[in-house]
Amino acid sequence: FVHPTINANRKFAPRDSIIIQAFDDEQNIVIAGECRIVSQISRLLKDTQLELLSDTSKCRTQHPQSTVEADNEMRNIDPEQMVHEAILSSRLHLPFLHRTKLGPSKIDGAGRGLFATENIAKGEAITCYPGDAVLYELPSSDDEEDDFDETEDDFEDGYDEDEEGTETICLWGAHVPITDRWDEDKVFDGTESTSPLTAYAVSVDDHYSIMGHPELDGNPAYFGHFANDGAGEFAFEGPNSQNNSRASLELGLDTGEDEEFGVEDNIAAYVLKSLEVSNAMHRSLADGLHVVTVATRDIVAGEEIFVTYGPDYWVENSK
Ligand SMILES: C[S@@+](CC[C@H](N)C(=O)[O-])C[C@H]1O[C@@H](n2cnc3c(N)ncnc32)[C@H](O)[C@@H]1O
Repeated sequence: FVHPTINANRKFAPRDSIIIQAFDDEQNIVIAGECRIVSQISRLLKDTQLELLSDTSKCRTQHPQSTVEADNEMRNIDPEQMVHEAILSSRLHLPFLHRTKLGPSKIDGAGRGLFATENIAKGEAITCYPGDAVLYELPSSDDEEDDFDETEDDFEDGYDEDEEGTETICLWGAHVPITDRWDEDKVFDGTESTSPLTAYAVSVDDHYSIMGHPELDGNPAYFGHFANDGAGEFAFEGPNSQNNSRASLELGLDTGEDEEFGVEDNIAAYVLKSLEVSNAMHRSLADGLHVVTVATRDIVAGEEIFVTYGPDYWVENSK
């Protein structure tokens, strides 16, 4: 079992860095290029990339757009980035990827969950994570300066680029019907009865996150956004709750008097618990053109698929 590393310079390390560090040693085993389906999807992505690079008008038709016209007008991106965004936000035709179904989750209160309909071996692709909408962080004019200024002290002082006003926009995949596209308020804040779309986001790299639309639920090749996190009890307790402290002790983690240290232990307890019950992870493919959900252990038909969202997700989305 791989122990997760918590970045000591930040209260909460970025969501994916924890997952990736936790799986660092296993990652090669998980993918290893052995999965026929993963290789097939990677080839398809590369072919589509070449096709769109040579067909500008097709690329323009498939390129995702913000519902805020001003966001589209102000963007000035090169053809390669345009192709990248077009593929990231597309649902490919993958009729061979039909290994899961949706149903009520085994976790109380978690809503729908994702279930295997056949045995899936460790390292195999389960489904893809759809980029029905793409979150893109607009580069700020002083990005370069920030790169030089960013020191460990900045983190300790609570420096955070988001708090400095970095703007994130939402681009909708061309395949999403206009009537299904949510406005910015609903995407980022949700409504009284609906979670924000950002609750369905996974980050792909430093610039992009993709979001699956919960109402686009008819294609088993793109069910990744329905995988729940198996550590519900810990997730909703808050990082330094009694339950988490107990878990830290059970796991033999050091719970210090110092509150911040204790919180980090409890986050580690959540990550350990979540990894222990998880049987899959989301992974980006082909230089970040797509995200695929891959089995991290052998899965038997009927099992619910669980991934680890990471502590940042639960801190941001706790009720
Ligand atoms: C990416 S969606 C997963 C699909 C979702 N269950 C649905 O019905 O659409 C993430 C949301 O699922 C729910 N969820 C996932 N794991 C959970 C857990 N362990 N306990 C409670 N709710 C969970 C939360 O509402 C979370 O914001």
